[in-house]
Amino acid sequence: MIPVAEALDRLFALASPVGTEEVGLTDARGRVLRAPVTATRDQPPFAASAMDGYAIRETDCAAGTRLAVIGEAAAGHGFASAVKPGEAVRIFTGAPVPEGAERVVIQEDTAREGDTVILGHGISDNRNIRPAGIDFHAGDAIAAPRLLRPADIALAAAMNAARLTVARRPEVAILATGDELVAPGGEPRPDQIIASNAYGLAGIVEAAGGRARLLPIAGDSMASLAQAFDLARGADIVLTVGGASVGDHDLVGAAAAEAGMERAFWKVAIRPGKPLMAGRFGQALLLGLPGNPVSSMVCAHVFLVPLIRALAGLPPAPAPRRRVRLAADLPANGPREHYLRADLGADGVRPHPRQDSSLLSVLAAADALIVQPPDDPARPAGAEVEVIDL
Ligand SMILES: Nc1nc2c(c(=O)[nH]1)N[C@H]1C(S)=C(S)[C@@H](COP(=O)(O)OP(=O)(O)OC[C@H]3O[C@@H](n4cnc5c(N)ncnc54)[C@H](O)[C@@H]3O)O[C@H]1N2
Ligand code: MOO
Repeated sequence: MIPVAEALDRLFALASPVGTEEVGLTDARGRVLRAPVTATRDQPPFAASAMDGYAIRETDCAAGTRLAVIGEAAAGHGFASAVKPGEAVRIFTGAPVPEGAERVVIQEDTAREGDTVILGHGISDNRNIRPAGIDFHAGDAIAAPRLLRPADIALAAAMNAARLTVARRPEVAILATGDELVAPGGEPRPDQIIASNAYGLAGIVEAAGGRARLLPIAGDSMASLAQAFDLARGADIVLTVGGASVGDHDLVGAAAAEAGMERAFWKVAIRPGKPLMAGRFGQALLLGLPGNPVSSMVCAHVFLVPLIRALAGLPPAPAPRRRVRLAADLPANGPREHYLRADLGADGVRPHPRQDSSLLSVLAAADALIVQPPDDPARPAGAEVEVIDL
């Protein structure tokens, strides 16, 4: 058994970034930007009014001053000439501030009489003008690589980029194995169960920015597994589920080796998920998850998501953790790093009383995984622990 951090490092060592493609802005969310986006103009491109009011010269700014309103500036419709002493231009938020004007007095601080505006008392010190380039200047860039969030996409759009160079979505071929498995909606024999893992894993893959490809369920035989590995060709990651342990019918390691996998590791000090394996598999990577449903999903959060992100070109990094107070006592841990299914509440994080790795109902109800280091002593309610949000 190797520690979780070492297993992750060995995985990252196998990962090299996939190629890129261009996408439109509406397809860019959650993708990894791979080429910088550079602004082609300042934003705003002109000094812009921040308020609705009157654009005036600074020397005219005194209570009771009467100014001639000589025209109007609206967003998208600038005022063509200058504001001179004794003059004002009616102006609206987002409009270019006319030449000569040094301040916008908000309309609430004025009175209007025909073509004259009268400045009131208590005009604020705020000039209400956004200088050109206050947001960004031509030549400013969004650096790559970067996981694109909605605000990044809006920023790229503001920079006048219509298409972005992003990582191709890493393809993950998901291979569930086991003679006991029948696809959902099928007709299982009394000694069979419904295959669930691949569907949860596909959701994790897609949410992480990958593309999931579900392969047909493979039986517990070398021939069936060989055939399945054949079908996995072309994927960036071959993700097997089940058959990873030491039983007579756990053949994934042997079948993968026969199909050309060079093993990087097998067995990690993690609970759940101990029989995890990984290796190079031709042009692809193979990640072999244990079959217990919770083990497979926990290992996907801990290993697969960071791997997909690294393949997309982000700097290798483990799943983000944060510190939260315990709302209940946490028993001492054994020799494996424990990822406990837990509920988050106003009083902190509470480990679920049942932690068996077969309990999908518990995982589905959980908000977070508490990460308890190997051989950690018991922790009382109120102590801080690290969690991964689900
Ligand atoms: N003698 C030992 N036995 C086991 C050990 C060990 O160290 N020594 N480790 C245990 C641990 S820990 C785990 S985790 C499991 C994992 O074993 P496998 O990866 O070989 O998984 P399977 O035996 O194929 O399946 C385990 C369990 O999960 C069900 N399963 C499998 N695939 C799916 C699926 N796609 N959807 C839903 N459920 C699935 C399967 O029916 C089994 O019940 O090994 C322990 N044993
Ligand atoms: O590590 Mo296994 O995943 O305990 O159930």
